[in-house]
Amino acid sequence: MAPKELNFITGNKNKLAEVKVMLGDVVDLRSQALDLVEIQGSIDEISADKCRRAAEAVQGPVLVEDTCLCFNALKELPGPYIKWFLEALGLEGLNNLLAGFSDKSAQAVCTFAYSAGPGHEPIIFQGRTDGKIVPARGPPNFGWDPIFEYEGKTYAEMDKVEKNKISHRFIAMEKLKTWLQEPSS
Ligand SMILES: O=c1nc[nH]c2c1ncn2[C@H]1C[C@H](O)[C@@H](COP(=O)(O)OP(=O)(O)OP(=O)(O)O)O1
Ligand SMILES: [Mg+2]
Repeated sequence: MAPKELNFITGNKNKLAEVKVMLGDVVDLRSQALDLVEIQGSIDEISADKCRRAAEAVQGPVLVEDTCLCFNALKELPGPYIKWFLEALGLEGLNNLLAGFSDKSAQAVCTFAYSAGPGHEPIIFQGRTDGKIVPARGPPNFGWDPIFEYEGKTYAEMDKVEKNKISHRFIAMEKLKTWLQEPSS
């Protein structure tokens, strides 16, 4: 059954801010900042494992989110490892990874995972936005926003309202909200 309250476990303030706005008053949102261990594997495996670890850590129900940036020319890498690639290479370095390819297309993927608590299998909600990787444009406020272009504008060039209408996180959030609002049986 869908919960009335969510405890969103994330170490990322920008994610938390976007999720707060998108959820509105659908449920009460609490949050704890924990830096969870993230395994290697498929996107769904990583998100489910992160969710189980979060539920163990807080001994209760949890929501987690994992974001991937998948370059099509690189067979979807860096994907779930984008955080470490961004930290090591920066925005310019991420562009340079695609220097030898004419295909600059990429997908931003957001995966929410909810668990009712330790021992409860996580439920997954995923959203994808197609875009392309471009030299940085717009304020560098949030991760790789300046290099991900969607229909002529980078995420960083959009205001929050605009980004939140088309983003990978918005699409995943619509699925999560539908589930949260299903009448309980
Ligand atoms: O909409 C976004 N626009 C631009 N950049 C973004 C976005 N969403 C996540 N990001 C960055 C943050 C991190 O460098 C990587 C995802 O890694 P990811 O493990 O999901 O995030 P995180 O470690 O910062 O927070 P958490 O504690 O929830 O795992 O992409
Ligand atoms: Mg993380």
